[in-house]
Amino acid sequence: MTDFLLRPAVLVPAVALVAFIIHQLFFAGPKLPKLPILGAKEGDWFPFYQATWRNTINFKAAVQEADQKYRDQAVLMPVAMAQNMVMLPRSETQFVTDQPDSKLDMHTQAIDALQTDYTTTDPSLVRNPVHHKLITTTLTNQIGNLVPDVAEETAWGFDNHWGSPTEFQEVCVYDTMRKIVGCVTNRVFVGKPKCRDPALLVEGMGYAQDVPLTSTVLRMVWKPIRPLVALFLCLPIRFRTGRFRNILVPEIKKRLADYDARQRDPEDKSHGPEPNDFLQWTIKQAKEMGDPYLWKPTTLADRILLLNFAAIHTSSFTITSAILELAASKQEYIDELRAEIEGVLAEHGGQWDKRALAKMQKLDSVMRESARLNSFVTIGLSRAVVAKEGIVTPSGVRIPRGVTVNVPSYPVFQDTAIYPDAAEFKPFRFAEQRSDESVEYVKRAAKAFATTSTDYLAFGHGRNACPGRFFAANELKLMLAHLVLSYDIDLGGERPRNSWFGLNRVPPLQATIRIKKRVKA
Ligand code: HEM
Repeated sequence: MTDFLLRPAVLVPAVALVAFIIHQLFFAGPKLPKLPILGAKEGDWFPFYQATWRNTINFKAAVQEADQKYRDQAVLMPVAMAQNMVMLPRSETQFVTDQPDSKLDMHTQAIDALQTDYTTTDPSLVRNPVHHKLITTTLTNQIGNLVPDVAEETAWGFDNHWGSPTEFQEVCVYDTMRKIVGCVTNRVFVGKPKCRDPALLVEGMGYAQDVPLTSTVLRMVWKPIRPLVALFLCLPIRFRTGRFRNILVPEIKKRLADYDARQRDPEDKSHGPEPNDFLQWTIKQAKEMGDPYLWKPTTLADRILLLNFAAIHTSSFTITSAILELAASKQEYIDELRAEIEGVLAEHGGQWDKRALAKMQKLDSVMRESARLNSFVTIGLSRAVVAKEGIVTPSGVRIPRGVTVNVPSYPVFQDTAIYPDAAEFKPFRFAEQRSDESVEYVKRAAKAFATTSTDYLAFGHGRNACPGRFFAANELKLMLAHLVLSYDIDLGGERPRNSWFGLNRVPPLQATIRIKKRVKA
């Protein structure tokens, strides 16, 4: 008998089981508040675990049930990737936004959700994200100056990936858009010609794909053995980061040498004009902060990789959805949009600039409406409770430290009381609201694509709302405008449905449309 028990095939699982039970009893996560369990059913033997399973396999139903059945109440919302999640009612969205970082912290939650201690080669860059400051300041302030670069890269990207077919031909929207978004965005991050380097784009896009996938799997791995599993699971990310560094480091070394030379002799113009892109701003920031670690070429390359992660998928999903919506909608809408873009461009001497883009309210409305209908944000404002004593919500629920709170987003976007005919794509919904002069100006202006509110969480809301949203909004509007002016598009059938991946919604990645180079009248 003893021999049998000591056999590795019996002993190893037995030890693992005992360790698991001890862990669950004594070391497993925070103690959850006593709240209804979303997804649990009467008669369940293990309501928490059965609910976890149901919520994980049908997260859409879970989000809807949370909002409908528990409209004014907080609930536990266990899913396989996150078992310590509490869904607050939508009436508490503003409460979440208003809490200081010392109580509810976005970064602690993001570090856990993306498992960045494993999925990044240098986790300190996520824990000390000095580049965020540059997004909210320099990048946002430079949008106007960057418009010509973005317009040029957009035209190059479409010429390359959509070409100039004289007859209708099929293109895969997501696959081409992520490539165009990749080069347009990297034009602003690292400049020309690096932004067109296919290898840089492959690694940047690949990283943006690997991190959510790997972190989703890692979060399902039992915590005590996670570091070990991560060693193997994150190997592809390590190799990818290495390849990305190899591509960018020579350029970074040259930039650093030029920067130092310019500092030594500002009159020496032999190094050409200083580039105006994110890499250069990061170098300047690092030098000004005086910490040599910050200007190590690999540190700088890793920051650009992190930016690719934040920008590429989000922007590619958003523009893919907008194109599919437009292609599926009435031709009159496309004609009306074209007329606006052509009219405003003519007023601006045919040149793209920030003011011209700001005037195109129908274009802005198309993007906002498409993001409302298709946003990947299904639950918003995910924040970890970090206050030692926990927090008490307005409805009186005490939530302990270590728990993650969220609020509904998808059900709000679909709510006909807030968005009449919410299931319908009404491209000019927000443009009409903005032109209603009976409404005060501030309220009308709040209907712009990049403006967030408790009813519009596509970019989050409050202090931690997406810092790149003003840049992204301008970039994507320019891309859509270029497309509408340069191509005829046709869906040739029903718009394929979005799908749910983990906690997010994604557009149909294989969907194709028919395109033809437009012959201008
Ligand atoms: C259409 C494109 C984009 C969408 C829909 C989007 C959406 C979001 C959302 C929902 C969040 C979380 C906000 C919250 O929880 O309150 C976020 C955070 C963030 N986004 Fe974006 N984003 C986009 C483009 C970009 C771009 C282009 C950049 C960089 C230039 C960027 C950089 C970031 C960063 C750094 C954060 C984390 C902010 C923080 O930690 O405080 N995003 N984004």
